[in-house]
Amino acid sequence: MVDSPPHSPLFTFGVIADIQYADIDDGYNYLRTHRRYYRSSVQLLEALDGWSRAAVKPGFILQLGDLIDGFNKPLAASDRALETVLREFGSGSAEVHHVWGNHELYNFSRDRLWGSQLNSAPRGSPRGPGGRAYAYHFSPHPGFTVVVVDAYDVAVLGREESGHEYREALGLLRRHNKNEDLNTPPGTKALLFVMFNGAFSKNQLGWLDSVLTSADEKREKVIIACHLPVHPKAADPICLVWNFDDVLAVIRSHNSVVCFMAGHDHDGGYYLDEDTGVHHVTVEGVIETPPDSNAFAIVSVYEDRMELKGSGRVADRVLVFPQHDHDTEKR
Ligand SMILES: Nc1ncnc2c1ncn2[C@@H]1O[C@H](COP(=O)(O)OP(=O)(O)O)[C@@H](O)[C@H]1O
Repeated sequence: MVDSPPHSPLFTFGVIADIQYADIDDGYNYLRTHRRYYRSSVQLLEALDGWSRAAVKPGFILQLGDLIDGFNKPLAASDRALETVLREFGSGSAEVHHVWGNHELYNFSRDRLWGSQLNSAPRGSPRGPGGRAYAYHFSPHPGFTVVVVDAYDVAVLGREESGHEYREALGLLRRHNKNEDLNTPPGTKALLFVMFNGAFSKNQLGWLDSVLTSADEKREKVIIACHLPVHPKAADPICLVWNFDDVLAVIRSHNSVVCFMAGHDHDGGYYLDEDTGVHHVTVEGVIETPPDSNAFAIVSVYEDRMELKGSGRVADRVLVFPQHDHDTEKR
């Protein structure tokens, strides 16, 4: 009897979030509920080993933001820390797509980020939507598009205090958050309106809408990568994009999106939006992962699903793609 060949994925990719490396002793999060392993977080890039041992090597890695910790900034260690982590990434062969998180903006100006290795948009491409958002898309395989989006397009973080972008973001934040310390969440509603979050501008929403329209027309499947989650059931609400509902409305008006991947909430999270069939995956943060554990995943993509194989704190999941009318017509 001839064995049938194992069913191979179309392609695979690696995912990792919130490494937040700093060469400092362990500490805690703001509420002192979770230990943070700043120094050993870089060792957890043994993810690279896991990825290289995979039967089908990942075509790319999605680094979901907060690569180095904000504590590097006052220590004047930002460049050194970034080099340390990027050196680790450099030892792997897959290209890395970097998402920008709040800690990128604690360490570097946006201008610096645009000119750094953390800008993984295709070389020479102009700045993203509105000439200001770090957002781009690429096709890892025919029929699939990955969209990297910028949750800090409208934000106080990363904007010059003298500029109109800063004033626009501060005005929005103050309308929803009356606290003097804008990192302190407002009352029970609008918890997400804190300085360490941000929003999508109208320009970026319009751009996302047009990318998804084109993907719909080509019947492609789209994976969106963002630092901040957008579904209130996929993460602690304090972690969401300020205008998460606008982003969800754009996603819901298209058939092409199959998965939204985010970081920021170090406890991770998952929710299947029943209305659309879109999987919202929030990946557990490396920074709050003890050195004897791990937090990364390899995702194998098939025609009808993605199989996420987690390591350490990241759970395995089978993410079946939503079925739309045109899918059944095709068959
Ligand atoms: N509940 C809170 N009240 C006030 N400040 C907070 C609160 N949570 C976080 N912060 C502050 O906001 C900033 C970002 O919080 P942090 O937990 O460090 O974010 P991250 O999870 O991205 O590392 C830090 O300066 C932190 O001290």
